[in-house]
Amino acid sequence: MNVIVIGPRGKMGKLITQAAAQREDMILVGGVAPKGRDYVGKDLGQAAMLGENLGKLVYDDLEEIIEDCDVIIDFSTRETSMNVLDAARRHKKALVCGTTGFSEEERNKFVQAAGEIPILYAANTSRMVNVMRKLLETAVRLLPEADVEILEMHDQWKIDAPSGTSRELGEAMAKALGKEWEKMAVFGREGASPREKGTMGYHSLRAGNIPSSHTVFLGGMGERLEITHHSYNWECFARGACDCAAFLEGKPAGYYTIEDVIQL
Ligand SMILES: NC(=O)C1=CN([C@@H]2O[C@H](COP(=O)(O)OP(=O)(O)OC[C@H]3O[C@@H](n4cnc5c(N)ncnc54)[C@H](OP(=O)(O)O)[C@@H]3O)[C@@H](O)[C@H]2O)C=CC1
Ligand SMILES: O=C(O)C1=N[C@H](C(=O)O)C[C@H](O)C1
Repeated sequence: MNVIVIGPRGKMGKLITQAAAQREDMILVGGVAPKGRDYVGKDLGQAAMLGENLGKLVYDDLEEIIEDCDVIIDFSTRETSMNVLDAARRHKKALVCGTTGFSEEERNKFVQAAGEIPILYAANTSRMVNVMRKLLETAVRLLPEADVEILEMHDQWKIDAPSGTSRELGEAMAKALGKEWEKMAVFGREGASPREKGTMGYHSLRAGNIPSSHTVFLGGMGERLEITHHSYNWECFARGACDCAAFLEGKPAGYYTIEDVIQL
């Protein structure tokens, strides 16, 4: 597959470029950076700090290379991802988006575009996190009375909170309970007491260079169950992003999720 990476200097973009370069089923056709960056026009391998040339360049306009690709992998920012989505739609290209922090309206644009192109959206592309989701669905079904609280920890530079993963985990648990996530979610509990039964509390911690940690607490009387995932770096997400892109090869237009790729 011919692949374009958006934001190849980003934490995820670098690792996705590296992971795609190592795969035999992928050919990188270029990267796309914001205008004005000193690495625009440079070799993609140097831009992504791989320490080697890949023989492909970084552009500051997706339009320049989009026709050469089969799939775009985009882990960037909300605004950029909306523009990438528009371009993918206009050029009928497959898209993997892992950016988080979208509004409801923005999320809907991905669903609408899936009528025209293959789109895979995943707030978390780690296999283990997807196993965690399955465990949580089972746990809340077996413990419907437990108080659910979610703590997510990330690095100091993360711009959105709560994490996209914590939202997806919460939505999966709400669905398993037969409830609406929007009616359960409470963001922070400062000043609110006592705890309202049936709510799902969200807590975000930002510090240092923590790559990603999610703990779901199921609180009972005299006991609690904690299910946690820690990543030590972002490589698991980059590998998963490439698996998602490979999955889209030859797929018809439609909205796909990580559950289609990692069938559990
Ligand atoms: N789905 C998953 O499994 C995961 C999702 N994420 C999500 O991915 C997103 C990115 O995370 P992360 O890599 O840590 O963030 P970074 O800030 O490190 O990277 C964002 C990248 O986007 C680039 N960028 C910004 N504007 C544009 C533009 N107009 N055109 C092209 N590129 C642009 C930036 O370029 P420059 O470097 O030049 O500023 C930067 O390289 C976040 O939303 C995060 O939550 C993260 C990890 C895993
Ligand atoms: O920004 C990150 O780092 C991550 N973002 C994703 C999220 O918001 O859930 C996935 C993972 O937690 C890493």
